[in-house]
Amino acid sequence: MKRTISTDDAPAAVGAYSQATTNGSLLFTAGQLPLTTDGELLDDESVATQTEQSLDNVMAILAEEGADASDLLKVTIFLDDIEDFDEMNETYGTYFDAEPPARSAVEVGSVPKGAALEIEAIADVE
Ligand SMILES: C=C(N)C(=O)O
Repeated sequence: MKRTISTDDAPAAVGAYSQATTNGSLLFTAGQLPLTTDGELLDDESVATQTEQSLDNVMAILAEEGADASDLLKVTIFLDDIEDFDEMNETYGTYFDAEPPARSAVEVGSVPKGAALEIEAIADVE
């Protein structure tokens, strides 16, 4: 049965969506913008900082279900500009040791609220 996940440790949704949903062992996060828990968008910060904030939001949602980075199955990164790939990739790599999740990283033209990127993930939380 579907359940929605909600935590104060990740930013509130900026639209009609849940921070995450789960059904059995699979958890699906919404795309995480580089928003702080106070709702501040870090769009003027570096791509590295925006990557950290979006990933920290993903991790906070996982933590709500007692999960962590090792439980991630797939991550999708939507970039405003593919030229930001290397900077994002370097920061992203610091979050994972061995056996990182599958990942796709694509340029999408633009990301909501003028952010440099948005990150969504699927995890096994059983
Ligand atoms: C930011 C989003 N995840 C959205 O608008 O769907």
